[in-house]
Amino acid sequence: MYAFGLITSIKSTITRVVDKCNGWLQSSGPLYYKGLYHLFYQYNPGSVVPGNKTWAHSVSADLVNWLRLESALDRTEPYDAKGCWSGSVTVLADGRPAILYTGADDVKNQAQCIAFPSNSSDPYLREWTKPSSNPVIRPDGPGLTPNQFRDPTTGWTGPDGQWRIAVGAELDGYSAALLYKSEDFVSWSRVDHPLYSSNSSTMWECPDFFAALPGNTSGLDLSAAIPNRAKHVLKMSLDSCDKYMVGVYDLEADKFVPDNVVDDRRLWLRIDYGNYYASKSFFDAKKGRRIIWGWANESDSSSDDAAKGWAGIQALPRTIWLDSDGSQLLQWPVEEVESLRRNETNHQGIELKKGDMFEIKGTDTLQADVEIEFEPGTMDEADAFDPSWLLNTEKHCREADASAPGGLGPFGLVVLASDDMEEHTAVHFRVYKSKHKHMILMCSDLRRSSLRSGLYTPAYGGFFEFDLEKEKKISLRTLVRPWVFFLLTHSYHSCVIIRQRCSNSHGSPVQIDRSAVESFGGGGRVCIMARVYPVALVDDRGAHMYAFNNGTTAVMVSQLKAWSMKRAQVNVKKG
Ligand SMILES: OC[C@H]1O[C@@](CO)(OC[C@H]2O[C@H](O[C@]3(CO)O[C@H](CO)[C@@H](O)[C@@H]3O)[C@H](O)[C@@H](O)[C@@H]2O)[C@@H](O)[C@@H]1O
Repeated sequence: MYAFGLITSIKSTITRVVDKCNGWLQSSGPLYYKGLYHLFYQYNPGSVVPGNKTWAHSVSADLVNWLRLESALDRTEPYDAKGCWSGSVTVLADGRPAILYTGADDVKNQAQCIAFPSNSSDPYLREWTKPSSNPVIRPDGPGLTPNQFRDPTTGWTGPDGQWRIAVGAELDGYSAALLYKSEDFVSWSRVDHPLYSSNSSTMWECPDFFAALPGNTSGLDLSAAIPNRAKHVLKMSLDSCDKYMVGVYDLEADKFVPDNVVDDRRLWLRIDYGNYYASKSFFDAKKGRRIIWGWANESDSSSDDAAKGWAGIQALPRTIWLDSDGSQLLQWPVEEVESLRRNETNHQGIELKKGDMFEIKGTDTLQADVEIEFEPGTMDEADAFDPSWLLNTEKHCREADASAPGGLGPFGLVVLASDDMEEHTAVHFRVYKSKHKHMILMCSDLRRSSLRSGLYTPAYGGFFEFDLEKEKKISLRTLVRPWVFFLLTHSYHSCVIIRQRCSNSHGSPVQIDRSAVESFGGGGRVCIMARVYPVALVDDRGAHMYAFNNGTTAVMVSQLKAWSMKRAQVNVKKG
């Protein structure tokens, strides 16, 4: 058995070049319009710290390769003097898109503002106009706090044909998705009750509200008629993560009613159990699916961000749908990502006994997409599940370490491993017996992901309930990904996306970045986005990648496929 090494030495060998400070980003509103995907994102020009937000704008024909355009919204008016903050885009009945965003004034009081394309026949939507009617929604009415009132959702229409949106707010000190109505999308009035509120938390940021049909991977367009058996999902960003509730939209009461009201918000379902925040979803009319897109901030120090000249990346866009019993969301990277796959490696029937490691060779381990199916020989040895673990899954992942044998698991994948395993990231499962089915723990353990000190390196984790007797196999997909959706700023545009061996204008190497490990367990039941900053691999000797089992029970890898990934073109500037 390979003992996963503890960090014994601290090295910091990354070559850093201080260049112009570029930007800090986070998604605002994705959209499909006239054959192009648009991503608008929170962007601080000239600095890598939050502040002075504008709406930067990139477009893509395939969700993989991106072109950066001029910014869509800048801080030009008194009502958005301190920032054009998050919001969303809605395609109106006449086909025109409208941006609703939060304007923060000079004291950071917030109001919702609107903008329309100056020329809506331009598929690039390059220029936007803020009408004089702004701000269109002020924090008026009982219970509101002017600096806790932001992030309007995409609009939807009710049975009366009127538009509705939700706005994240603190209402009487608690969290709420406030409900507003409008005939024309410009004049809004507050409905006397929120879409939903909860006294289990304070301010919800970036609410998202959408409908989905259980067991159907197709998405629903909220502006169209919603079938009766559809469920609704309310997503909110709080506690540094994106959580959600599944329920029904009571049209008569104009309220969201969750299927289960859980008082302890530590137990709320999560979109992602790692570094993932402020996600927004949209209906992709091209392929009839719903796509959710989130942002991952740096776990690196802000001085390193300044040295790199950028901070924050987009996670992969993910197709999102409800499982067949309508109880939880499932997610999978959009199929377009697979167009980057090269050199498939394929193995079947690998038995992993306790302590075995199988090295995956023939793949660019620094830029890879791996899919594995693990099939336990027997489930008899699975340890008993303790529901109290759900309250702190990170703590449980720290205790249930990849090298600590359990009855069934840990088994999984080790990526970005140095020759001596001093540096590596382990993504793994443990199977527990619960009252009914099995409870599967998935961890993405970053504690040994870098030999550098001062990084945030937690052991992320999430549980999912699984009928292992029926399904037999547990799947894992992990993308080791320095290559896509880092939204480059203008001064690095010539480096395309991967800054590996990329030079700045002085010809010096820019920091090598292998900073994302994004994993999908149990067919997308638990997703974990992680930022890693390995240093042992800096001289490009490559990294190792292994499938492993450290549990007492043998597991069969019934299928293992791995691909090297081609570089995407991201934020190449349009000439
Ligand atoms: O960004 C400017 C500046 O404002 C501060 C608060 O005074 O941050 C504003 C909020 O920023 C974050 O909120 C979200 C979601 O991440 O980001 C958008 C703004 O970019 C906003 O619309 C969203 O709610 C943050 O999570 C909140 O806690 C902040 O209040 C300050 O931190 C920044 O320097």
